[in-house]
Amino acid sequence: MDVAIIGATGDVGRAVCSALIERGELGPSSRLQLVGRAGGASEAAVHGLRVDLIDAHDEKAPHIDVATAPDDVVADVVIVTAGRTVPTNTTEPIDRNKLAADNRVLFEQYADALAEHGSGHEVVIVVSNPVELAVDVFARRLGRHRVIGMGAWLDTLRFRREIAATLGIRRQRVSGFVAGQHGDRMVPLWSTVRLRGLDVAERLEIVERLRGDRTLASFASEVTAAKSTVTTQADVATGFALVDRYPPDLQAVIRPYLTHTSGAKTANGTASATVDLVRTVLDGRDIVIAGQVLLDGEITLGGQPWHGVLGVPVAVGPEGWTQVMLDEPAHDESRLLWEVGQAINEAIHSWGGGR
Ligand SMILES: NC(=O)c1ccc[n+]([C@@H]2O[C@H](COP(=O)([O-])OP(=O)(O)OC[C@H]3O[C@@H](n4cnc5c(N)ncnc54)[C@H](O)[C@@H]3O)[C@@H](O)[C@H]2O)c1
Repeated sequence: MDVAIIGATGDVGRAVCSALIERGELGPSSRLQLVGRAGGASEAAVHGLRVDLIDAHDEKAPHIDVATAPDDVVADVVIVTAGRTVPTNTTEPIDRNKLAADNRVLFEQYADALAEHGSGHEVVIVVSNPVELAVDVFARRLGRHRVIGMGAWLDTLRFRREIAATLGIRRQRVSGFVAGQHGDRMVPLWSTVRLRGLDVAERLEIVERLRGDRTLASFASEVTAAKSTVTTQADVATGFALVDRYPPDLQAVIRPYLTHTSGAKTANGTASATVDLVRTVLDGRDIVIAGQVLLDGEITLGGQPWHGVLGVPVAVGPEGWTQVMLDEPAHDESRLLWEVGQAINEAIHSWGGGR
């Protein structure tokens, strides 16, 4: 199997390259294509990165080559990590409009090139933000089922980890999904949480204890308040200590936010979740993950079949995602999913997507 990484020399792109090789997802018979931008700093840096990766991994490394034009991207799995990111040195609200305006052209260039020159079978995993816009652009050109945004999977892994850490158990014992929009407007699906080894009554009792007396109706305002609290502490260490006091769904939003604004960014966690997704695609079996996908009536929200990009649990296999795996969300979950879905559709429309 061959993998291409668009934006390979960026922080996330580099971390994905290393994780793919170190975790053995791409052996010596596979090909890794590093894609940079002609005329940009990455045009030269992709060549250097190629040599550095071979230097580091030697006999373990796949065949590595470089491309600097969208038309030259060729792979079974294409990972999109290129583009501008949210600045790390600000605690101002994220300007997603600016991010969208900057990155839309890039998304369109690569999606158009893949539609014209690709094999017609590539699976595209989107990391770049706004992930919902990128999924919309690629899905409308390549086909909905071949395009998956990894933001909801990253949010899901964070949610599971926060639950596990609060209970003092390993993350592998926790399942359950996060849906909605990547980041602040994620929708933690508490109704899907399962704890291996516990019966229904035990699990319900623990979930109730973890959530406290809250529903998702207050989630958005809790996120805003928590962000403001942790970023106005005297130092980052105090901010991180405060995060530990929040319930797991809030921790899953606030901890990565503080990590990004600390200047460290979240490249390693993002890369690890991305490589999980690549492994799922290469594995050949259908496995349920969460991802941002372009829906065409697969779920009902607000009494209507839903159309538009939304993070949901999906079964993923070698051809991309096959079906949505969300049976009966709780009332507050459907309500928030509907609100978030509306907001995403409006944003994508205003950014020139949706067609
Ligand atoms: N989905 C997530 O969970 C998540 C997490 C972290 C970052 N991100 C997103 O991933 C993207 C990259 O983040 P980063 O921190 O690695 O940024 P970065 O600035 O370190 O890297 C971006 C890379 O994209 C390259 N690039 C720009 N235009 C290009 C083009 N036309 N063709 C090829 N390469 C091009 C740049 O040269 C640079 O190497 C951002 O959009 C960011 O918001 C997403």
